[in-house]
Amino acid sequence: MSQPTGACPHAWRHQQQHRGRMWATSRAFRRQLVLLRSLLPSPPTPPPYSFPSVAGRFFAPSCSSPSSTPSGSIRASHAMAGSAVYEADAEAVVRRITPPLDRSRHKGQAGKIAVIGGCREYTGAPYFAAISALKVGADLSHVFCTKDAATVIKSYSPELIVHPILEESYSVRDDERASVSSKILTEVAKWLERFDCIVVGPGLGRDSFLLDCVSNIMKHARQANIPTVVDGDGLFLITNNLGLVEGNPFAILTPNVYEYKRLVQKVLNCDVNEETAAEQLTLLCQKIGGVTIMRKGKADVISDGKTVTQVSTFGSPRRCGGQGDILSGSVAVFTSWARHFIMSNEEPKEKSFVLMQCRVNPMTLGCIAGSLLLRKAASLAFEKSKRSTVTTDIIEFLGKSLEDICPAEH
Ligand SMILES: NC(=O)C1=CN([C@@H]2O[C@H](COP(=O)(O)OP(=O)(O)OC[C@H]3O[C@@H](n4cnc5c(N)ncnc54)[C@H](O)[C@@H]3O)[C@@H](O)[C@H]2O)[C@@H](O)CC1
Ligand SMILES: Nc1ncnc2c1ncn2[C@@H]1O[C@H](COP(=O)(O)OP(=O)(O)OP(=O)(O)O)[C@@H](O)[C@H]1O
Ligand SMILES: [Mg+2]
Repeated sequence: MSQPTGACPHAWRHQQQHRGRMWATSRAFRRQLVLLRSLLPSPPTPPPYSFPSVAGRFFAPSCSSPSSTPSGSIRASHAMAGSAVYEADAEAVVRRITPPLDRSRHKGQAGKIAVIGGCREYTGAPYFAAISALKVGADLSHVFCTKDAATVIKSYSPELIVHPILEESYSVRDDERASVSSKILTEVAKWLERFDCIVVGPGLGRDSFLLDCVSNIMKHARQANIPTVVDGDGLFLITNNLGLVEGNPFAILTPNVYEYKRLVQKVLNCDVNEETAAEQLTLLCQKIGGVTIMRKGKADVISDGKTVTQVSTFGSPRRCGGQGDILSGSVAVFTSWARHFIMSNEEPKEKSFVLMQCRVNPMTLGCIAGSLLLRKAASLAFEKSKRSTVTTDIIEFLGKSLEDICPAEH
């Protein structure tokens, strides 16, 4: 195609890319995509993912359907801003990784999640994340928060196990800090290795002493290879201390628009560039050292530094606070399910290879599934409550959304 004359070549390219993005997100494009999918025998580009064969006891795909073939889970949809972005077949991912409700299973096997967050200011965020984990299907959901927040969070729900063990500066004398800090770590460490995934940050606050204690908890979780979703104030913490997640393949960062901007500025030393969005996200993951990042927004765009996938199913036009918290709790559950799914289907000697070399890692699968479920629940909640839709309404629809995709059946 020839280039128009008289204009700056870059301006022309940007205009084309802008049009491309508008087109890629339009209804007409999606309709054509569905049509193309039904016509094409296989995706135009081989999907960068393959599931291992199913031999797992607890994580066999009870809910698989014809559309959930291993190779059909992620498909090239369009090129965004110069780098290939794959639109995830998120429903197929959810079906594949959601464990069956097997009668022989015991408490804990569907997931034990912990949220580290909750302080004087914020009690809603850790509650939203932790209760969402339960509503998606985890068996146990813990919250580690400050003493002030604990009673409040307990009063929201008797389902949550709440540990009032974090401290803020105002409640600790200077000469007590070292001993209090080590007591907190000892207390959390007793529990940590039981968890399949932890979420650090919803409603954590930004108190320096508290953040120091949480840094120690993160280091401990990392040594134990526990997948860690970093959200909210957890992102504030790691943006100022990248060493906490650098080189950790089990770290999942879920920044919103502002958190992403701060991360890009800190790590790449530049501003967010929408023209090269996918490349920038990939580079960001690589610079931090192989973490998985889900950039939240109109589409949730996910990268592990190798592939870029997105979920753009429409959710709701309401942007009430707390939806990111639902997402972090959901991602934690799906990540632990994806990890078990992959691990239970391989020979023990190959487990680490499969986990680390799988071209779309379990963390990415967890992000894809969590994003879809939140969006579906938000859509159903909005249908019912319209402008008055709040986060609690969305949480109430998590169960139905999962049921619609993956029925519990028996
Ligand atoms: N009910 C609750 O308890 C809730 C607590 N939350 C917690 O609140 C804490 C703070 O999270 P926030 O997402 O509010 O984070 P920030 O404190 O970074 O942002 C606060 C708000 O300021 C604005 N802002 C921030 N940076 C900006 C910029 N560069 N340009 C323009 N506007 C900007 C945005 O509107 C943003 O939502 C986190 O711990 C989070 O988990 C939220 O999850 C919402 C719900
Ligand atoms: N412009 C948008 N259009 C459609 N969906 C969006 C848009 N922005 C965000 N979302 C959806 O809302 C979810 C939460 O994203 P959001 O940016 O609100 O997170 P957050 O600011 O961290 O939320 P929280 O208030 O819980 O901290 C995302 O997963 C995304 O699916
Ligand atoms: Mg948030």
